[in-house]
Amino acid sequence: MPKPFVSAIIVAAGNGSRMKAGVNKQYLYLNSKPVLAHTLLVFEECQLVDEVVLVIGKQDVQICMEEVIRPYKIKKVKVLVEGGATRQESMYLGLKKVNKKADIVITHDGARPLVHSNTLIKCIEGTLEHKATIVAVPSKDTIKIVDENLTVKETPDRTTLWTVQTPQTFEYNLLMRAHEKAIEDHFVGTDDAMLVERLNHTIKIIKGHYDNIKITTPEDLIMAESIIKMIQR
Ligand SMILES: Nc1ccn([C@@H]2O[C@H](COP(=O)(O)OP(=O)(O)OP(=O)(O)O)[C@@H](O)[C@H]2O)c(=O)n1
Ligand SMILES: C[C@](O)(CO)[C@H](O)COP(=O)(O)O
Repeated sequence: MPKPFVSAIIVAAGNGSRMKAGVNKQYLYLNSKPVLAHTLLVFEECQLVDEVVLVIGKQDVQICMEEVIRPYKIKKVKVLVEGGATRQESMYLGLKKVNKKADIVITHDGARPLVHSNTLIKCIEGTLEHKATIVAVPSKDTIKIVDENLTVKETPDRTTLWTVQTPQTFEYNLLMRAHEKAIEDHFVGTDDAMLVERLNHTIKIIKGHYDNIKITTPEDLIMAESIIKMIQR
């Protein structure tokens, strides 16, 4: 079988409102390198990824070019796309711009800079077999379902609960269909898999790593710095 053409879509067009940094969190420095540079370098170095479609805020084109793409000699970013109002919309705008040859798309948050390169490989290989794979880790915490008054309603069996991350990897046609159906139904989800689930398609979990954290609030940057130090030791 010929090698599939793999397009990565990295979304980095959010407001980072929970970070309260005054600058998009993807351009904050983590171990002397912008968060987004860490993320892009993992994809740059993965031989199975053919191109990266990078979705960014309109106001961030200059900072992205000057602080990330040029200094870190990122070559795989073939298209820069202006993001939308939600993560889902940003992803769809990116999806529309992937290379026509794309067989598989691998979606990722720009704000997850510590993704492991072996995770990308496992996702891509898993998608050849299952058409849809997502990275997740077993929940370490007991999770409660609560009502609007913060009264506990139910405690689901923890062995069935997994915390979902990115990357998430799909056959191109499947993900495109899932996004189009979500638009048609005015459905907005918090990850791509939710849209594919609505097509009743099976999604296979790839067990990931707890340290693939999303930089969301200020303490995440401190945690990420510590994780990098631990890895380098
Ligand atoms: N309209 C949006 C919203 C989010 N994202 C991206 O989706 C990823 C996950 O989103 P999240 O961490 O929630 O980022 P923000 O939306 O920026 O954060 P917040 O909710 O705190 O504003 C991030 O890499 C973010 O840049 C995007 O490209 N476009
Ligand atoms: C897709 C995601 O990374 C899964 O954990 C996450 O849902 C995106 O972040 P958001 O904070 O919900 O936008």
